Amino acid sequence: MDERLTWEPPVTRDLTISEVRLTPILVADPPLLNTQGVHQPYTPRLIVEIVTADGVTGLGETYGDTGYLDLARSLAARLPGRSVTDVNGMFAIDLPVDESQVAGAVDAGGLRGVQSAGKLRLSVLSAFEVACLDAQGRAFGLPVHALLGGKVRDAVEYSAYLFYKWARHPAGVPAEPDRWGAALDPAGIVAQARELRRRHGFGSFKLKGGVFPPGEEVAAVRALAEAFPGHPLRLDPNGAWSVATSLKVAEELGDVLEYLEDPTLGTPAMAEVSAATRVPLATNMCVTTFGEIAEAFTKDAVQIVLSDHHYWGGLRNTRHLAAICAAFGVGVSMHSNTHLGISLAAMTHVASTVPDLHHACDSHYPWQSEDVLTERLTFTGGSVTVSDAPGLGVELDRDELARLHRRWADDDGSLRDRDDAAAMRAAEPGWRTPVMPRW
Ligand SMILES: O=C([O-])C(=O)C[C@H](O)[C@@H](O)C(=O)[O-]
Ligand SMILES: [Mg+2]
Repeated sequence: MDERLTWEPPVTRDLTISEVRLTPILVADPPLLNTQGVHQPYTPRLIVEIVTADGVTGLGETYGDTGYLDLARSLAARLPGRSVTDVNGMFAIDLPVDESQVAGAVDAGGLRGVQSAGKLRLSVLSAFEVACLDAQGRAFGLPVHALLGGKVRDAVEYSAYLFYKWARHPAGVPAEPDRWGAALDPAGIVAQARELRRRHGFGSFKLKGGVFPPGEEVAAVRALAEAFPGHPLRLDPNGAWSVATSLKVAEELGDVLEYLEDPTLGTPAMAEVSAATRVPLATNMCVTTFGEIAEAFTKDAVQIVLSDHHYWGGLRNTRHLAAICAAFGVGVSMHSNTHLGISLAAMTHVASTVPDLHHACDSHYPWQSEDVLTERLTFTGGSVTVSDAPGLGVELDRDELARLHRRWADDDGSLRDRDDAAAMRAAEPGWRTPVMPRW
């Protein structure tokens, strides 16, 4: 048959951005403990929708604290008229950061390394990048992983993220009911691990430490090793220990740890620990920007970088990071903070494209009882199946989005910026952000 007779012109789409919708929300969070304090009963997130001229909507999600929201608003105002395919151009937009949002500060929770204007900017841009990729994928009928070069695995493995926690938020603090119960000792942590494994099938376990004196946390990891022999275990005190304490813990747990995560603060101290132990060190605190890589890698301060696509600047930058790590023989995996399904979908797409991903990724998702999706993502055998549907493969539940936004709008401002130390003061009025190293 004559090809000219059967050829049809490709469908052309108008991918010009016609509208950007930003919806700050507050999502329920259980009373999870960390070295800074405790999670607030509700935590801020920002949902980004980018709409094209022919009606395709792409979704993104990032931190929702005021500094992020203000910057997102000024970026959103500059986007109409540009194309969702012009992601590089979007990253080149001059987006001045109000220095007072970052001056001398660590991030909102004090858990994600140094804060800088550049990192704040990338944390905002990342949600817009994901939304642009989602819109492109929907428009072209391609999954986001295909836009990133294609998946190299069909499912992405996640680890169980264990937390010391109270049974409920402090008396008098409005909160959603908690269905997990307390976990304040080794038996409680093992019970929590069993429950997370029963519900989601996780095969590796990470304990958020820095809450109790190190001996108690060592005992909890030992109890996990007995309960789950041969399963990968990690401990992450968010930099709460001195070099000496880090080395003591490394020695005590060296036979059972897959890695120790940010035992101490800063690249020089991490390098000291690294030089004196065979336990691999992972970080989402001392290497959180491209500028921090050279010192850490040349000093062999870390053996695994836990990328967080939000603050590394999106899915493409996560792939750049993975390539740099591969070149230096450094492992890569993923960090997680309180997040919803849009971000879990984004993490899963990018993780599916990274060849050298040798550790299960972190995810807080099982702790989030609320989501803005019509259908929650699920873990099977601890893994999330990589979607081949167009875009991210998730749909927005507008009623739920509106409900969580109303909660944000009704808040008097006290919950709009995450502050784990302030949340702790509801239980312990004298609580101050601990001076590091704590032990
Ligand atoms: O270092 C980490 O893995 C984190 O910072 C993850 C979270 O921020 C976690 O520690 C938390 O939310 O309490
Ligand atoms: Mg960490």
